[in-house]
Amino acid sequence: MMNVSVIGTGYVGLTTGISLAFLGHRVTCVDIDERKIDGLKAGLMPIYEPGLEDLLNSSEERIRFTTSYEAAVSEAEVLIFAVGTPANEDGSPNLTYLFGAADDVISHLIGKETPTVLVNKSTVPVGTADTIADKIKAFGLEDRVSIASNPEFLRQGRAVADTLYPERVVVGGGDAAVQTLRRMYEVLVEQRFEAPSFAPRPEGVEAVPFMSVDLRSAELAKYAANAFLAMKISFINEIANVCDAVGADVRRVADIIGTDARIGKSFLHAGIGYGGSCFPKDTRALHHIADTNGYDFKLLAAVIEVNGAQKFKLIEKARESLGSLQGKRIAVLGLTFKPGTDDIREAPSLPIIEELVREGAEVRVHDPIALEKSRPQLPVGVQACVSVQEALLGAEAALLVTEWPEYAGIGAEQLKAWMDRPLWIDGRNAFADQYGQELEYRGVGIRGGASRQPAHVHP
Ligand SMILES: NC(=O)C1=CN([C@@H]2O[C@H](COP(=O)(O)OP(=O)(O)OC[C@H]3O[C@@H](n4cnc5c(N)ncnc54)[C@H](O)[C@@H]3O)[C@@H](O)[C@H]2O)C=CC1
Ligand SMILES: O=C(O)[C@H]1O[C@H](OP(=O)(O)OP(=O)(O)OC[C@H]2O[C@@H](n3ccc(=O)[nH]c3=O)[C@H](O)[C@@H]2O)[C@H](O)[C@@H](O)[C@@H]1O
Repeated sequence: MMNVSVIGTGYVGLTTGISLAFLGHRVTCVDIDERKIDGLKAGLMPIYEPGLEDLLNSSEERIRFTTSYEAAVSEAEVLIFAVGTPANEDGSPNLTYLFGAADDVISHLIGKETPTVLVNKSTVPVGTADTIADKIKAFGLEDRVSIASNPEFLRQGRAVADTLYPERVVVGGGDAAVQTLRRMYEVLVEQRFEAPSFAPRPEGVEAVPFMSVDLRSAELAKYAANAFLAMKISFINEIANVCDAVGADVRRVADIIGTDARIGKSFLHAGIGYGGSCFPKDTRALHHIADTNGYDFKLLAAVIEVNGAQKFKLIEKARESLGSLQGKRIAVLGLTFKPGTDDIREAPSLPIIEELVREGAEVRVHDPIALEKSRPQLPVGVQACVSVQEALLGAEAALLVTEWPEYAGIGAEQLKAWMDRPLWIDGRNAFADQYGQELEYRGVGIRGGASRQPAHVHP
């Protein structure tokens, strides 16, 4: 058991803190947002993350929430930064929160006798840990305080499982810091804990690779991972656009190329592109980092450009079917950047809605989780509907932006009864099996109606 503090209780910090408490550590979670901390003290989760509340309930006696740095710093052997690093106008990451937190922590470390490892989990430009090391040195604390980088690879909506069963734990830093973190992660790395019923251990997971590298490689690896995944998505979206042009089916193409283990099946789901708080910001950040270091990362620029345009394919398809959108009632289904989360940061829904409004459409939107949260960001005149029926009633097209499973359950007959024209434009190619034959269905890279034919594998 170790004393660990986590600075920042967002998606990453809260999941990390609760998971470390679940694994047996005594954890202090700090945030400057008093409302968040008051809520957490009262048992209210500030984010929607399946299983996280259950995990907290299994670890409650080992975790506390506070706004006090004093409490967080004094006893902690490991102090993890997990504050936001949003993009600046020019694409560079804004490090104000991180450096603000580091300065506060370091000021509280003066006079502390026992060693402390500061760990950065936020996604940051290469060299950020070195800057924090310089701050530590400036206060003469380098004998007792060290810095490590521990990039995070969890996905929102699957944060608990990704944290308990990660594909690797990456630590950058000197030997002593790496050893301390190996100890902190021991139970996780060796998978020596009883898997909770709400997050069962995936088959075959017996141990987690613990990879230690130098600070800079750890920092860059995080951006490289996200940029590669974003590249796969933009690549398959380009193939989808070619499929539309030549009359092929991108799902079948993805099935076929995905069986090549060198390519892999995942992240080949074509549609309207990636959103969220990370891929858009991290691809721009890596491009900016390369640029400011004198390297023109052309491939990444193309990945970003393709993704920027892809969301508007949905509107092109609506125009192809309906002609002018002026005065047409259109339902937009799903506002979050993907299902299973309440996060609308950089979600394709918002630019799509803005464009529909600009073209004069009468827009009604629905989301099962994020409707209230989205209201302030919706353009004037857009109707936010609490029921999916209200959104679809009298609509001439439904634009599927987020593939919430509940939309599959509506049923073709119901859709035909509710909508003026049962035109289903599927931005995620998610409901071809349910609606491909029954409705006027259009996917991305699925020319015309969707075929029911998966690739047939002959024995
Ligand atoms: N959201 C995700 O799925 C993933 C995020 N990351 C990275 O992790 C970092 C955190 O991301 P999220 O958890 O999504 O951010 P978030 O925006 O959900 O949470 C950040 C939290 O930090 C708090 N905070 C800001 N300044 C603070 C300070 N000085 N002291 C204490 N608390 C402070 C904020 O009040 C907020 O609660 C980012 O760098 C992100 O790129 C990495 C992997 C996955
Ligand atoms: O750095 C981060 O914050 C995280 O970013 C992503 O996680 P996340 O943004 O939660 O969501 P993903 O499931 O990766 O999806 C991102 C976007 O890509 C889209 N996507 C994903 C896969 C695909 O095949 N096609 C596709 O369009 C999704 O709809 C979504 O909009 C990464 O998957 C995580 O490993 C990483 O830690």
